[in-house]
Amino acid sequence: MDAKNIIETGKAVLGIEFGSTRIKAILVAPNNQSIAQGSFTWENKIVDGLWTYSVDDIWNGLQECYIALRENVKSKYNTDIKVLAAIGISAMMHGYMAFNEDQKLLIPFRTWRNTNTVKAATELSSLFNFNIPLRWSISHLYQCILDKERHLQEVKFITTLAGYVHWQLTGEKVLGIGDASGMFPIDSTTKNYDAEMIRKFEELITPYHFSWKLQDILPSILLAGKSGGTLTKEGAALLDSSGQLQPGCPLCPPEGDAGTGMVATNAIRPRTGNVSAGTSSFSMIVLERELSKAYEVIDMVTTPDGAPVAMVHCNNCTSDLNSWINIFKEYQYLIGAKIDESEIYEKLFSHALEGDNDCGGLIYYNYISGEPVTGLTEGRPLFVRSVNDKFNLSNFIKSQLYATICVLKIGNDILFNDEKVMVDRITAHGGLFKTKNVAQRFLAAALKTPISIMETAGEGGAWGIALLASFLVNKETNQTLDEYLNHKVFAGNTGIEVTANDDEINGFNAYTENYKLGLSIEQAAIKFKK
Ligand SMILES: Nc1ncnc2c1ncn2[C@@H]1O[C@H](COP(=O)(O)OP(=O)(O)O)[C@@H](O)[C@H]1O
Ligand SMILES: O=C(CO)[C@@H](O)[C@@H](O)COP(=O)(O)O
Repeated sequence: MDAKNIIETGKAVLGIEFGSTRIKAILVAPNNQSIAQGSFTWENKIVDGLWTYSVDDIWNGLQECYIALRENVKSKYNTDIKVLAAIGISAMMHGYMAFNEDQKLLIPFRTWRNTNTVKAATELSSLFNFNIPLRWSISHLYQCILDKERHLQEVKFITTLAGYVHWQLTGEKVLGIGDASGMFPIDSTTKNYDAEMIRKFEELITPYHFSWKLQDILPSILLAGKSGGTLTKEGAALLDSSGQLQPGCPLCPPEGDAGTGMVATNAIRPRTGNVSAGTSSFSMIVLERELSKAYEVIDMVTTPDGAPVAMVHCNNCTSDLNSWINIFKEYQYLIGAKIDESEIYEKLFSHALEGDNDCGGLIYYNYISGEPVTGLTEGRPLFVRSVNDKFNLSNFIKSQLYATICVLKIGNDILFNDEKVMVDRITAHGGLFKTKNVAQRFLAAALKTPISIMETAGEGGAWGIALLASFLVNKETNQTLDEYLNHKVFAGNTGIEVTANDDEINGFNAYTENYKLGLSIEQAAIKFKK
């Protein structure tokens, strides 16, 4: 059956991902190949010192992204989307969205990027004897409690961005297990919130006499393959402002971009791993055994089918790089040159390959916000060089690109060197890899591991949630997610692999040593530059 027929007979599956910079939609055929795409660029804002997106931005972004998808369908197949086989919603994880009983958002959405939660995260990590990162929802909730925020008495429900959008589309207050594992720790045996940690938290907040219990305000957890409800009439209108889309199609459990990244790279089995690099960067290795202890820089999450995963997460990846791309764009405008943004990325990235393996001594800190792995609660973008360093364009861009993955390397060195975690395959995805063979090569040098990239790398998260929605409706009886991915999606395709040579590995190591030493300069910038 051709793509037009698939769309017109309602067999296409839709995946939508709210990335921090790009909202992406992918339509896939029953064979899981992408048949149409759409995207919309949006930006987080700082309001009263906290990173947020408004509720209007969320719904406007969703509708614009869906319009872009419909336009793509129209131009490729001269048809429209009326019925879908299934839908999946994914988004940036963690953060804090708290609602009252009238479904009103009580305070602006606090995203994963906020680092105002140090006190809460530190106290909870010690109470649970489990690393609770600053960006997890429970850190945000507890920080609100410590800060005596007034909205707390009214809280009826807290969820993530994916959980919120899914709820409004279906009426169901549910979350996939991967996304839930970024709200509160999960017990991999019961595949539910960790009961003992819930008990400890309830005890901790008893003196505040809230009208709610934590268990009652968290979303219920669903594993991949379970139904997350169906698209309501109101939900269809929220998604498709043209009114063409019919209600009634099933939705898979909403998932976080960690889970969808694992699915899109076929990395849900122990000893597989993946790296996502877009606005933020994070690596996820599926573990064979628990780590020997809790580490402040390693977050424990789960695959969409509940297996334990060690994650290193970095708040800053491409945001500051984009500011430099804009400078080059402005320059092109000034000299009257043609402006094609993707060409600017491609030209500059490719030129970076000409640079020295240690970037000629240049160092770049791309911190537009705090960076927990290097111990910073604020950031100042900072370029550092000495007179004798080799300052040229290729080294400058290379230092920018190394900066997008250097913190990831620092965290992963613990996992590979101290914990001796073994991994057979690491696959990368995210916008940074849209230019082929550059960031991929640098990442291979940083992690001292071959890195594979699939054709879908640029839209990984949206494709991942489309696959989870497809798994819901297209799996065979009793087929596991792992079997589905291996037989019905990847069928042996592991992408294109790149391995770094010793010079590249040594060069990245040298850059990292300079970078670590220079962190005091970044600390001084934070202190003296307001
Ligand atoms: N042609 C390109 N080559 C390399 N990087 C690119 C290119 N186009 C966009 N990017 C980078 O990809 C980023 C977006 O990545 P993405 O994974 O979609 O982010 P998110 O999911 O956080 O919104 C952009 O901010 C930009 O830095
Ligand atoms: O925090 C996590 C994963 O733990 C992400 O959701 C968050 O960094 C946002 O990711 P993106 O940069 O939008 O891909």
